Amino acid sequence: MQVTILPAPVSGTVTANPSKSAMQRAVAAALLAKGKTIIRNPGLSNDCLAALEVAENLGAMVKRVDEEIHITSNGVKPFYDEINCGESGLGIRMFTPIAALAETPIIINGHGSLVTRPMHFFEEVLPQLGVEIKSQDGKLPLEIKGPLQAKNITIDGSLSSQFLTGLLMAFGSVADKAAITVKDLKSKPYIALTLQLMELFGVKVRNENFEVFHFDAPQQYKAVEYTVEGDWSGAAFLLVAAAVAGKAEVHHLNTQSAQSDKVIMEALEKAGAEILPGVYTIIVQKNGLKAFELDATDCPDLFPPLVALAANCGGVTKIKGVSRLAHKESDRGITLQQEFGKMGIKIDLDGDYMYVHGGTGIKGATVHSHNDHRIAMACAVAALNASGAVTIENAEAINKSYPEFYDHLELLGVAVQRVEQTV
Ligand SMILES: O=C(O)C1=C[C@@H](OP(=O)(O)O)[C@@H](O)[C@H](O)C1
Ligand SMILES: C=C(OP(=O)(O)O)C(=O)O
Repeated sequence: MQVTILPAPVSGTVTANPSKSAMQRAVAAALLAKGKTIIRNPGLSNDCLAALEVAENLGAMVKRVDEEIHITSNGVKPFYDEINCGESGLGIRMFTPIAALAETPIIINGHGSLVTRPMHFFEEVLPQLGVEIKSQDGKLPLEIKGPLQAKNITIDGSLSSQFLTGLLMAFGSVADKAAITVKDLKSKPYIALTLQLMELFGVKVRNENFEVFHFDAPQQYKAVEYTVEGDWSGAAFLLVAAAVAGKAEVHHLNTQSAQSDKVIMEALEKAGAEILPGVYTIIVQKNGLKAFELDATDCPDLFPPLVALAANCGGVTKIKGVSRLAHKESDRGITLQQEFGKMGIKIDLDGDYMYVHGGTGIKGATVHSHNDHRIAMACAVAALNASGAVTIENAEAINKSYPEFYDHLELLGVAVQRVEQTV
């Protein structure tokens, strides 16, 4: 699909989409629990749908009942010998150790951007836990054969926190007494979210400074009723849209959430946007914006909305953590540089830093998402202040995390023209 956004002021009220990070974790915990879990405000993005299908194939019964998802499970008991995690990095890295709890051999696959993302971590770690594993040179598909045994283990957390999320969730089911020691953990708040979710489902982990995670006694996941919180990662685009082009009120955002991407508030404040935070509602209004500095190492998904913000800020914005972007849905440092370059915004990449030269004027252009949802959304937000229309190719990439995104822009008064393309 091609989407064209016409420059426009924004104004209105939107309810944040459900967090895919929270939803996917809840689906995994529901699979590991015995009984019926009820998920309210469920996410239905492609990553969430993939998680639901994986849970089904690993033995859970998944039903959509009105606005809820009901997951009935008796633990991991695979129906099939293959699961497909779609394009979800979290999905594959979380469900692989969980699938390895079964004794039967399982093939783990995905598609699109996921087939090029690194999985060599599993080959280093899973054999130490009694799991046989084969990959294609550190990439998909993975062939595994458990059962995984929870043992004391030391892992490297520098590439992604998602592998640790998977190990923590799986250990929660089978650990008697064991500890996971992590070196150089990145994206720490995502682990806080994992631990929070596990505790809600009845499994406690003793966290020693995000360096050692202790399981002190056997525990069992319990089926619960759970409401998915609003997504700071998706809402960041709406809040930036308001800061650069008008005013918006976004509901269902918890400022006390464990989600890393609530750091967008700090960036907006530094840039000079007018902010009225409530407990579950954020109002942001346009103001004179200036360049800012931010360390986004632990909230890597914020780079795209931060760049859309920085493009509108007078001066050079400096953002740390760009080396964390190489293995996302696209190599995001480079794709942001290329696509914002087409709109006349210069971005320099230097080691772990990104420099965005803002306030120089955004030009109308045709850009490409690189099949990366956050690149499509960042370009759409940049379009609001462009000198002419911005056309986004492969704009349907947003479905990975935020299928409601263009509808939400329309709710804020933006004209969005959609053209379906046949290939
Ligand atoms: O656990 C999660 O829900 C996620 C963790 C982050 O990945 P890394 O840990 O690889 O930074 C983030 O980029 C991803 O979109 C979602
Ligand atoms: C990187 C992302 O997700 P994942 O790693 O789960 O595919 C993202 O949502 O931006």
